[in-house]
Amino acid sequence: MKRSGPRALTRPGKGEVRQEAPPPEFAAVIGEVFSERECLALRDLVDLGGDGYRAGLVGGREADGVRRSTIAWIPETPEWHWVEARMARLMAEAQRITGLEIEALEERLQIARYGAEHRDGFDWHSDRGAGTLARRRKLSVSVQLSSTVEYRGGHLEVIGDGRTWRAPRAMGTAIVFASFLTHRVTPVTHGVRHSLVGWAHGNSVR
Ligand SMILES: O=C(O)CCC(=O)C(=O)O
Ligand SMILES: [Fe+2]
Repeated sequence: MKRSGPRALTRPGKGEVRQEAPPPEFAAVIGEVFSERECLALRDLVDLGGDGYRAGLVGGREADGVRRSTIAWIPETPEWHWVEARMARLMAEAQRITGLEIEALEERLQIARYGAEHRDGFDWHSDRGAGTLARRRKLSVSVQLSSTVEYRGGHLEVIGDGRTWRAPRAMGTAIVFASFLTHRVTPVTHGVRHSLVGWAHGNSVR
């Protein structure tokens, strides 16, 4: 895992080189968490996954307008334990960076697929909610599972420090942020974006 410097150079396309803005307080970028091969294997779960991975959703899609994506759950079988182990390590690092105390990962991990065919995305929201688990969410993580050339739109944006921060897109990069921060995924306009999403939990605010 590589923690990227605050002013890493990226090439967003069309020959333009842009200085990436540093993440706001309570957010961090951790690079190279998953290899390309691992990202592709995770993507297959939602691309090839049967209805068994689509519990609770109508046709694999959520009905409300806030979230438009197809999701799959990481199976809780031994062959997928490496994903949870990697995410636990990542969350431990995120805890050190953000100073937010976490106790455990209490929810299953998800793979999300955002396709241009429905302009999939996820409007502004916070991951903390009133539910038993949702109110214990402390850290949210999104791992970019698609390469930058595979889609347009689909930007993960987080509001913090009084500004809107746009997350880096390199495949295998993790973006970690406090679950109370408002964030969104802008509509995908071309191609498909995949992400691995998870949460770490702990005592309310401490
Ligand atoms: O797909 C992402 O990068 C983030 C999704 C998200 O915000 C969520 O599932 O709560
Ligand atoms: Fe979210």
